[in-house]
Amino acid sequence: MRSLEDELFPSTPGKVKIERTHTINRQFYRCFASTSTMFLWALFLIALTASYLSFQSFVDSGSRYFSASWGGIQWEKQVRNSAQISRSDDIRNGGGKMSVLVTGAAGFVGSHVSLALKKRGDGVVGIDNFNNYYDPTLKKSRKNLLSKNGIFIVEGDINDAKLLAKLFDIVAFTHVMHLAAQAGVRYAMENPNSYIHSNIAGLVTLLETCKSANPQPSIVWASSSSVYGLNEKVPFSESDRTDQPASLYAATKKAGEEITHTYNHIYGLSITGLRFFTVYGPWGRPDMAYFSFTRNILQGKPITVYRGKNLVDLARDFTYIDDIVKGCLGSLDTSGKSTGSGGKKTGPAPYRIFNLGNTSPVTVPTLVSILERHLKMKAKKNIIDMPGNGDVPFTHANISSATHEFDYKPTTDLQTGLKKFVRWYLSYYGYNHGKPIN
Ligand SMILES: O=C(O)[C@H]1O[C@H](OP(=O)(O)OP(=O)(O)OC[C@H]2O[C@@H](n3ccc(=O)[nH]c3=O)[C@H](O)[C@@H]2O)[C@H](O)[C@@H](O)[C@H]1O
Repeated sequence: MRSLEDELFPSTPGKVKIERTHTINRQFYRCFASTSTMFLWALFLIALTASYLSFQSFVDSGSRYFSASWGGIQWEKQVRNSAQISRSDDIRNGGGKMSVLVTGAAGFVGSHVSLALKKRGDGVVGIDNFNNYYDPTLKKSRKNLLSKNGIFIVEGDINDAKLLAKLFDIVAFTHVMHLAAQAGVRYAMENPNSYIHSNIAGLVTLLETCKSANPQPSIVWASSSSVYGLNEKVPFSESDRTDQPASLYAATKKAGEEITHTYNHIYGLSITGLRFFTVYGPWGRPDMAYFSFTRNILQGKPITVYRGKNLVDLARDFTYIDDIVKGCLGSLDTSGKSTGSGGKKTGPAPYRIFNLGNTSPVTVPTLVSILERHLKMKAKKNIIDMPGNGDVPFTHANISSATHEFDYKPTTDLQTGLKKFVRWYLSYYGYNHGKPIN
């Protein structure tokens, strides 16, 4: 009988005696030395490496976007409890009560809107991917605050279609407040794809879920004042041109307006887009000028103040968070119903766009001097020409549409709003901006 050794290394006639005297090691050496066997081994190793690398990249991209775990009886219970409506006196929206899915609920605007909805008795479930565009500790703190108020935030990405479908399986959301986005005008030059991922792909995934939901929810979402781009006509009205974006951020928000229009047109989704004007306030975004200026002034570090063409100061229609929250709730309350069923439109549904601004632009140097007054410290200013990185020279909102539609009236000026912000900042970070102190 032929041994395994024979099967693997068949002897050549005439060489039998010599070969049989070799040790096993020697025979292995011969095997590897043979060109064709080496080729096969090389192929095998390449295939092994390639499959390992593709598995790693799958795990990486999966964990980057869908890192959080979700599901299970306990998790579903938390979602259901959070969506519970606790008020009974509702006469808005045709007498309907709201259970709202808030995307980006651990974000600045998302956390404030979620709390306001919960406070008046609406059901709220949040979703947020807790990415590290800015310090995720701040997002976790906002999450804790919401949790203390009975709001559950699901950790997940709006690109995760299965997760969104699951949430709609558990709760028949009447409304979606879509605030998850890649924000920031200048960061778009550093990481353009994150804008496509969240503001385009994520938006479409969410709309696909909403159009298939039964009943379809009404959607209110965050567009941006940046869609007015290089417009020079002021104040900016919703009917003004928006085809000259100055940044990729602005371009993705403008694309969002077009994309939502098609979902309204084809599937009968009720859609309201809100063009927010430089929102600021407590629990704000550390990447924004008023926030980073405060941090630097307190730490004795210089701040960079951009200046426009011909030495003209840049100006923004800074809008206080409470006024934005009122605009969001007003939009939800007047959104009207979606008309689609089983993914098909049964009649026309509302499609609206509103500016939510303060209507009184303030220059950036004035912003700095207000902060100096509240902080009782002088800023070390480094004034430079505005780099060509997506910024626009000024913004100014005309809000007559929102005022007409849901009585939108901003009431907080920059002086008052920044005072509240500074008070919050000092209570949260203390004077040195180390770790949060609460
Ligand atoms: O309304 C919007 O749609 C956008 O508002 C916000 O963008 P902006 O209005 O650009 O706010 P922000 O960065 O605070 O800069 C304020 C001013 O400070 C100037 N600025 C900024 C940084 C700096 O270091 N120096 C400086 O002078 C700067 O040139 C500017 O003049 C949101 O971030 C954005 O996500 C989007 O929502």
